[in-house]
Amino acid sequence: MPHYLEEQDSHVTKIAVLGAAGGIGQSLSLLLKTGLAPLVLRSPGSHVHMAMYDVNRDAVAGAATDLSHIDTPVSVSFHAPDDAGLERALTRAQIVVIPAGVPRKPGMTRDDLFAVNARIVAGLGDAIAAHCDLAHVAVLLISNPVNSLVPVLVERLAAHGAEQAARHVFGLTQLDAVRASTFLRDALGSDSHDMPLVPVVGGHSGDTIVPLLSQAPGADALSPDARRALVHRVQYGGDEVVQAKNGAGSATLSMAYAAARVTAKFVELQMGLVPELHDTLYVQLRDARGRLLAPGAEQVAELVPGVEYFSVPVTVTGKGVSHVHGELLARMDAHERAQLLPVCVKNLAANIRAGQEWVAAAP
Ligand SMILES: NC(=O)C1=CN([C@@H]2O[C@H](COP(=O)(O)OP(=O)(O)OC[C@H]3O[C@@H](n4cnc5c(N)ncnc54)[C@H](O)[C@@H]3O)[C@@H](O)[C@H]2O)C=CC1
Ligand SMILES: O=C([O-])CC(=O)C(=O)O
Repeated sequence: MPHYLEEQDSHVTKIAVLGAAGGIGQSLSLLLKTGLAPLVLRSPGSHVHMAMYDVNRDAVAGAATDLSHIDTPVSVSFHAPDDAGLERALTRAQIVVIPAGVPRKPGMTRDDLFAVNARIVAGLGDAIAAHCDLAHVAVLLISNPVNSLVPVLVERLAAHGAEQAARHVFGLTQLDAVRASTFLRDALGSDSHDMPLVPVVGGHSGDTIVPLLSQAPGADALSPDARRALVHRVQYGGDEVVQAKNGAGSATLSMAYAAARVTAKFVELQMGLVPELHDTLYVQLRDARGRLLAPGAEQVAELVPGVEYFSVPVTVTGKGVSHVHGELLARMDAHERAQLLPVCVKNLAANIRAGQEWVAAAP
């Protein structure tokens, strides 16, 4: 396998996976190597390339070489810090997925990861600013705590003069919706798999996660106690995996599944197979100067006062977020509006502030 593949061709869609040798990174890379093949086959002349970068050279070389033996039309290269690897991974990448950073152990919260992972993500942000086209790239952040690290990344890129960074940086919260859908099916004793994902908004930790069961088909059959238990299980689903792994990390396979679903939508968009994509993503609604991200952001910002970033349904085009959709929030029931949302807003605001203060104080 070539150590580095030159992708000069404008038909190449290039994805950089940063932290590609980790638990999420390896599984995600496998899902992309296999799952993106149908998109390439649908578009004669197109090509998808996946650049795998990690600070652990042997692990990333091994994983990429291993994947390169799979006979799908998605090419793979590996990169490590020696030999300008980060620059090579990022140059001409249109989609950057970041699962780099440390995971939790039992007894830790996601916030306990902040100090270490903020440094990692800020460093990667500097490299993205240096090597990517910030007017067109999509950056999908997985590393925890997502609530604080998306502000770190957006504001670090903005400090590099990338005024439009907020329209191109997305925190991945899909695992919460995947869990909510699985756990709702469990609670209903249903074996139907054609239900849409349960909508989940807010942030990605504990009670900043707001499952909107009021808008989940079937959930009205649950008793109030069963609904409360379901909401709690979604909010603390990550802990189930951390405890089961007992020191060996947190969710990797389910997260890779969720991230692969989202990344595939961005690939479809980049390949021109769709004019826009729709998903629920953690984005900046309004910046410190009061500027709104996109049409629709004002309606959401008014419902969550004091919170600059929120996970909410958005429309994304090649130029980044083009619309923010507040319809789900406007339809919340009384419990969601009066109980779940205020707690989310209070804690999310503190998480966001932590990220912003870190960037302001960082060298
Ligand atoms: N958004 C979400 O829903 C979820 C987020 N996560 C988070 O994802 C992150 C990664 O989790 P795992 O893959 O389980 O961890 P892991 O420890 O298995 O993998 C992390 C990888 O990042 C690499 N890395 C560290 N610093 C780096 C740098 N500066 N540049 C490039 N690579 C670097 C490490 O060498 C390692 O290979 C954690 O912070 C975890 O909390 C985990 C599950 C769900
Ligand atoms: O719980 C963790 O630390 C990892 C995570 O974000 C999740 O599984 O939702």
